[in-house]
Amino acid sequence: MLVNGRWQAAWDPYQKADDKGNFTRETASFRHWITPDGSAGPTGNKGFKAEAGRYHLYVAYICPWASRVLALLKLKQLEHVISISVVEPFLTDFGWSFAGVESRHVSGATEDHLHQKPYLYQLYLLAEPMMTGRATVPVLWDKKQNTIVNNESADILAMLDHAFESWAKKRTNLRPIEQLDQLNQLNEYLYTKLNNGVYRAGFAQSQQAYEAAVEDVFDALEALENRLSDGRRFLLGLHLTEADIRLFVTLIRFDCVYFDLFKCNIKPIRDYNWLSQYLFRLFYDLKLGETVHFDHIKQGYYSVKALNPNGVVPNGPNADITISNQEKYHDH
Ligand SMILES: N[C@@H](CCC(=O)N[C@@H](CS)C(=O)NCC(=O)O)C(=O)O
Repeated sequence: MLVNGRWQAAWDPYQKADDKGNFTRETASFRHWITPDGSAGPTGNKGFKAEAGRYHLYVAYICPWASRVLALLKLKQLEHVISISVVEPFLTDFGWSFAGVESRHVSGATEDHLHQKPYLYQLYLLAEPMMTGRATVPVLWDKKQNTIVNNESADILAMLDHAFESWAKKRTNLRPIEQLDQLNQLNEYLYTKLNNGVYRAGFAQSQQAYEAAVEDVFDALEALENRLSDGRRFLLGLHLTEADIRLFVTLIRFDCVYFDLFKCNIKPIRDYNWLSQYLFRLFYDLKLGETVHFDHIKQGYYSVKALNPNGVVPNGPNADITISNQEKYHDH
């Protein structure tokens, strides 16, 4: 991580733990908003007007938080408006790196298209030379002011749902006003129990912390399976909302990494009937599968030394698990 503008070599790739061994995620540091007219959003400064071609997104395909932003761009068909650079899936001694810097390369990772920097943290320093904090993905970059707009995916999801409406080739309303309270509650629940729950299980530093986390994860999966068992297409009913994107990025990583590596091994998603159907619906019908790169996901997670010191990546389960199961999928 960065401390007063300097990269610390001895940094902890699994963020922090509290005194009971619970994994704790750090908060993001850039919180400006892109708005249709450039006025200020709920946090940060004004001056970030929605314009085609002005903004750039730095992502990692391994990362669920960055992937939810990619999912949103896909759903709204906004890929022609915001350009993208993709880091390699491995965290190096200098954090995230771009293609061509380290000896390992996974197809799909790119160079830094804007500044040709080798490491992501160097972009943070361009934006804030004395920065203290973690150099995380996603990063939403403004080419005009040459700075970071925002590095919190929850903010980026909310702002991109509305700011670029005139360019979106597909209209979606992922945060419907009439369901906003319900949606915010569900988002919070998904984050605590599942999106971050799997990380709390995987990076727990005590048996007690692990058991509490894994119980949360499987309570949530059972509750969601139950919710979907009335035949609804999406979590809040007939229409897709932001909550579906948030659930998707965790479900799609579950059987291929969280089950084994994060020790969330009570039951795989493929054994949940309704959740599997739901996952296929998002993966195929809504084409979110086009944002999923199993090779980045597997190679990236299994390269985390704290969890897998020798770096061996298991062959199974099939990376194309969703594809090989497609014949089971009948949408009603
Ligand atoms: N609050 C952030 C969290 C992002 C995050 O934790 N990203 C991870 C990758 S999945 C990261 O970049 N970790 C590097 C680090 O913590 O140094 C968001 O949701 O945007």
